[in-house]
Amino acid sequence: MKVVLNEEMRKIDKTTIEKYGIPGIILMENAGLGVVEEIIKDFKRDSNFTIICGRGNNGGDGFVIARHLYNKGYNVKVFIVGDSRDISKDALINFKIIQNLNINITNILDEKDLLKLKEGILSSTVVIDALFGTGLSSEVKGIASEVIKYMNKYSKYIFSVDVPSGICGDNGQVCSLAVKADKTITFGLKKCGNILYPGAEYCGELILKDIGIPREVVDLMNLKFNIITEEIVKDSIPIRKKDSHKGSYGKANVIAGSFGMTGAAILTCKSALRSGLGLLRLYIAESLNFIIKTNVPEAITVPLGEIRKGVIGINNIREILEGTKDADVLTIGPGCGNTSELSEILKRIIGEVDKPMVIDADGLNVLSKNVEWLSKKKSEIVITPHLGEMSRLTGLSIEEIKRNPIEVAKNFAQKWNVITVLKSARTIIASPKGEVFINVNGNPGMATAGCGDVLTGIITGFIAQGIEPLKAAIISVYIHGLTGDRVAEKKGEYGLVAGDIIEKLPYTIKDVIGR
Ligand SMILES: NC(=O)C1=CN([C@@H]2O[C@H](COP(=O)(O)OP(=O)(O)OC[C@H]3O[C@@H](n4cnc5c(N)ncnc54)[C@H](O)[C@@H]3O)[C@@H](O)[C@H]2O)[C@@H](O)CC1
Ligand SMILES: [K+]
Repeated sequence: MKVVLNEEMRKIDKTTIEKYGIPGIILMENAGLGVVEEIIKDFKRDSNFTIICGRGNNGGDGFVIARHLYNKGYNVKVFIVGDSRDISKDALINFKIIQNLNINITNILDEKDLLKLKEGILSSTVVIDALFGTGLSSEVKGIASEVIKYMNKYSKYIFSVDVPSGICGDNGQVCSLAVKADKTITFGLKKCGNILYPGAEYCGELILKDIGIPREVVDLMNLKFNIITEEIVKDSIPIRKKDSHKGSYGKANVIAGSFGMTGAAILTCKSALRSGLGLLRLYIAESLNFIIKTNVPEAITVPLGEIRKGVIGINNIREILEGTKDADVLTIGPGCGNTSELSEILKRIIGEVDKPMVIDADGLNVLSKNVEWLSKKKSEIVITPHLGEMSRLTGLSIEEIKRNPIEVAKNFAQKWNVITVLKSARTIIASPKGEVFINVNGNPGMATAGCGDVLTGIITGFIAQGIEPLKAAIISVYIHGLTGDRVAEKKGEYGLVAGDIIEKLPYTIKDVIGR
């Protein structure tokens, strides 16, 4: 499912109006009707409505909503924030209609008008927030910010029109303050700000309404941002043939685990195997071999001589490189330790291995000191940083990344030509070609140690099975999140641990692909 930036939505509206001759006023009518359709599902005829409108087209949608609710016999009050002489073109047509209908309209120009607003809100069952949509252009200040405070403080139930006012449609950031809606009805396509946090939380329940934008217009735009859906995932996992053997499902080589961190290796290996992988080889310090063998008997281990207790060194590089010749993927990083030994190994691997690679955790920590190694890579690489790791890789603060995760992931993917999986509450996958895939499942219960290792294992397993790395990353992130949600459904979010996701993984895959 496509998702858009404000500017893209404006272009879509403009093309619809100018190229296809569908007047903006019709789109506005459809938008308003879409909201009314949702309202009447939830609220009976004795409900009272306060509709708070800005002077742009978002306010115009509000005027349409006011008219239809009034015609249906609901009690409606409209408040306009700012001078009504500045109302924009299409909105003005609808404003004049509600004037002609003698609907109760109040102007909010300054603080002295706020008392009327407070009374209006307190006497209403529902408040409709049609103050700002995709046209919000800066921080909210002055009287508008007071109006938003009043909405949040005194409303019983808020419907936001398109985007909660005060939320930036591009990145979901709060522009100093924003409306906390119970439901948001967005039009045509979901906006990034509806999906990314904190915007997603401010939306409450999000509903997408068709407003009559021709399909051709959307196709023409060549939109690059997507929400991951089950359809994308379902169609990408290959069918297992009856006449097959373990070689048919790929070989994965994994470098993970060190003294004190064998758990990361175990979780990575187990989840790779649970995702349908044929054969897994783990390169591990010899003193840790026994722990792995007893915990993941299905893994083949390659015990390596150690430099220090439980840490392998560059002296093993020949064996590691040799082993990649018949492998389909090489994964490096989980639980390896942020050591100079790993750094040396990673440098050689990036420069010499021509098989797809997954770099995670300590692999990223050592890479962050030498990102330029990526320019020497011989293969497709997937990196899976969480916000802290992305901060180290880019030199940006975590706050900066959170403010614009799509841009940060996209820029990194394009600059270094790597598939970038930026993990957070909304994991973002960016490709070197500028495509972006946003994952919307998963839950806070998954914010625990080990869940990242599980994701790395799943990606490893799917790449080994022959799925191209970008697709493998997309599928894995979705299935990982969905499995976490299924675990949380039964166990709740508090007791969820990474191992639970591994246990449930086969069932999720079975249900998603339907076999
Ligand atoms: N033809 C179209 O473009 C359509 C637009 N639609 C609606 O129109 C919205 C976009 O309309 P607009 O582009 O007119 O923009 P908005 O109505 O979202 O906002 C623009 C208005 O807000 C004011 N404003 C912006 N930032 C401000 C700030 N920080 N503080 C105070 N005032 C501020 C501007 O001066 C202007 O009056 C969409 O979100 C959607 O709800 C729908 O009606 C469908 C069709
Ligand atoms: K709004």
